[in-house]
Amino acid sequence: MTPLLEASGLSLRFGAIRALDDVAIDVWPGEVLAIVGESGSGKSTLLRVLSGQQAAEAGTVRYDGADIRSLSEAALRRLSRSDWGFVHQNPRDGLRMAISAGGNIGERLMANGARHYGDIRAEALAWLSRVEIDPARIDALPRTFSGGMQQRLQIARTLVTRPRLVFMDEPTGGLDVSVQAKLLDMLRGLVRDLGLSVVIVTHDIAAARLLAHRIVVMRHGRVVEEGLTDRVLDDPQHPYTQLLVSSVLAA
Ligand SMILES: Nc1ncnc2c1ncn2[C@@H]1O[C@H](COP(=O)(O)OP(=O)(O)OP(=O)(O)O)[C@@H](O)[C@H]1O
Repeated sequence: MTPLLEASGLSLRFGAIRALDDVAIDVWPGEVLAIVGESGSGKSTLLRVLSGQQAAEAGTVRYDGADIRSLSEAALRRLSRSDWGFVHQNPRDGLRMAISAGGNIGERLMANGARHYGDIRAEALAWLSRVEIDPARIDALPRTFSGGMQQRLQIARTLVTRPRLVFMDEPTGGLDVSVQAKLLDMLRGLVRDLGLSVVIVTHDIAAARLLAHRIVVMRHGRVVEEGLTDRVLDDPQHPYTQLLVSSVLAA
């Protein structure tokens, strides 16, 4: 078996700031990899580079064996709407607020070639149920939804095309704690049922514990520790990881 996503030597500076400094990671089929670290450690930058939204100054990203820089812009766009999904922290960045909930889900299907209106609507209804949104709201606009519902709709829109690899940037950030717990539980079930590979950026250690098989700890643009989730969280080796874990335990 080979990694689905394989990155090495990634470096990127913004002026004097080293947002990424010789970062290497791999993601295996069906694996959930969490990237944790304090604010400004380079997590979101890494996610943008891995998903082809931003170019690194050095290093390579391979998806399914191909260097993503060798892909044309059109091929990368195609990949982004078929094999890949992206769940943003703010659902407004991943939804189209001016079209209905059903339209948000159907649009992704149509972008992948679906044409039959009845089938598209049936699939949208099924996905609304799956993310616990009342299917009767199919024609409602997302702005009439709560934050948690909007996030669940963004997840349905992302997963409806059965991507192989999903990038998630703080998907539970900005939600109430009780809403976060419910969403995490739902995400865990969907990831398992669909056999997704996921790269999730989070500063929430509990979310990483619940979802991830493996954890990468970043600090100042570098990976300071990585390993299986239980090993990293129960027996952290790097002083920075020890601090991260103990500050959560103390909180
Ligand atoms: N477009 C940009 N221009 C200038 N500096 C940037 C830009 N994007 C990121 N940075 C800087 O790069 C560093 C890493 O930022 P990044 O957003 O990747 O961190 P993060 O770990 O995701 O933080 P947070 O958890 O707060 O989102 C930070 O110092 C940030 O200020």
